[in-house]
Amino acid sequence: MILKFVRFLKILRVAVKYGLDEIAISGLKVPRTAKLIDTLIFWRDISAPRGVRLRMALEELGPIFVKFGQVLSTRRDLMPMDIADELARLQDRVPPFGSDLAIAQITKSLHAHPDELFASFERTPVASASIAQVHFATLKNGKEVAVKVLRPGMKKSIDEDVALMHIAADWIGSVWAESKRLKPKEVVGEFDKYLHDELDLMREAANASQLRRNFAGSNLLMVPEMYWDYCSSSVIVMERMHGIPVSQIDRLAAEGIDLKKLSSDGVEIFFTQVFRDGFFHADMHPGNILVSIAPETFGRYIALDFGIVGTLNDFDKDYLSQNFLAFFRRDYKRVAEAHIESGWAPRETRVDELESAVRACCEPIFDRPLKDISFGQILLRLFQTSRRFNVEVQPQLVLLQKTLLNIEGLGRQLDPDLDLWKTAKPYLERWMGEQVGAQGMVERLKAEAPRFTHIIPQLPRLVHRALMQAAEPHTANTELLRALVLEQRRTNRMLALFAYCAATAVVVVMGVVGYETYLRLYA
Ligand SMILES: Nc1ncnc2c1ncn2[C@@H]1O[C@H](COP(=O)(O)OP(=O)(O)OP(=O)(O)O)[C@@H](O)[C@H]1O
Repeated sequence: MILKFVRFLKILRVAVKYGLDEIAISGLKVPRTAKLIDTLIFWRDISAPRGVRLRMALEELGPIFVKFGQVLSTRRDLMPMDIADELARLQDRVPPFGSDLAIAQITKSLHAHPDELFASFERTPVASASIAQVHFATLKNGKEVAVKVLRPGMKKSIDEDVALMHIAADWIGSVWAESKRLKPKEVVGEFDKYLHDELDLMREAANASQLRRNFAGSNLLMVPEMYWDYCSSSVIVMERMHGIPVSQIDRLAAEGIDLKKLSSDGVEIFFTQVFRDGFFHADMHPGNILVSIAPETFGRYIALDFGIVGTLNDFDKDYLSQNFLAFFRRDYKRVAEAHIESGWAPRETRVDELESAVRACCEPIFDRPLKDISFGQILLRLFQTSRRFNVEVQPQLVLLQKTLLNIEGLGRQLDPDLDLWKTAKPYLERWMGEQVGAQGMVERLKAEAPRFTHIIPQLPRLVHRALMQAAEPHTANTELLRALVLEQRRTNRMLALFAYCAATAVVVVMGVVGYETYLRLYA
């Protein structure tokens, strides 16, 4: 309790030192004399821009707050640009934890000392971050592995710091007018979930395994294999990958990698993850991407660090493809309609008002060649505009927008002439084609077919039961009961009629599908 109080006082002291209270009232005009008095009382220099001060405060408060700032920097739909830019510069600068602690963590989690588990284990970590660090090792069968170990004691300190963040968010939410837009409570809630997800390395291993399965047989992307016998929630062991970090462009070029191809491959991988799988790696910073130069996998991407992934359902994919396609046709009316039809914007929203807001924010983007247009920027502008119309932007789409910006940045670094639209358009059009029209219907019927095999045999029994219920005599004593019985019979008749029609429709549709499949196979 006392420790918590001391921690709270430290947070308060740092907040005052960097003038975070002044950031909170930055919308208001504060007289110069008040500023002078403020400086005299608190004896602080708050002349640096607000973003810089916030960044320095978070750095002083330690790794969990640094992580919080990094997460906040990706919420450009909520944060003012100057603050988001500054927070994006936050870096984990934590010293590695001692190898004795790493060994103790491995021994506790995997019930054996690293010297028993591995043929060799490198005591010095290859990388260290706030949540975990990585050591290289070799399995007894000779396979080279990377061992990711959770920083000991993380859960306790995260729980304590996040509890204080919740208190602060509640307080800010009640005193700060801006908080209605910035939603501090929701932001801290999301961060809490994100950190606790990161604390479970099994989740990361499962994400890696899913991504590896999705790209099995691909000659574009490699994902390390997880060695499940050596995985727990605080230690994971995976295949060690060899490659050059994608940020070392000169080295890649010197090795003879085709940078143009690498650039468009990156975009292709991303759109495949989004539109084919609905499952994407959402932590695509250059430190997590290598490029293989081994002869048999030359030029392939290697993905690492699967702590953050995004998932998209068909609804999200529809939203993205409809909006992007309408955008590139500059059909802002369609963008507005799509938002209202899908229920994203409230029903009562006026199409023309939303249309003109979207036009105002997006038209300037098109004042440049198509190849220079940023998909990430378009989405960001769209989210910012939508917010004004009470559209709740879904976290998975914010994650996607952030990843898109990373992919675009990376792609353009590799190839300044990268035409993102040209690479992405076929994916969007294919998705739309699969959703609408005859092919879409056949695909969906095929997906539903296994369920029909259960439902169809039950139909006669269900129909019979419905009819029997309709025909059963009822002894109703009161008027009310009689009325209820009549109503029930009417419903039963409707149900029976509906069941007959549905059964007929299903049989007809199955016939058509069967006939079409027959034609495809044998015609
Ligand atoms: N399978 C692997 N093969 C080779 N090197 C690896 C592997 N996994 C991790 N590494 C090395 O360890 C570094 C950190 O790994 P990872 O990004 O997974 O850890 P992290 O704690 O999440 O770090 P950060 O938060 O900085 O992204 C990578 O940049 C890479 O150099």
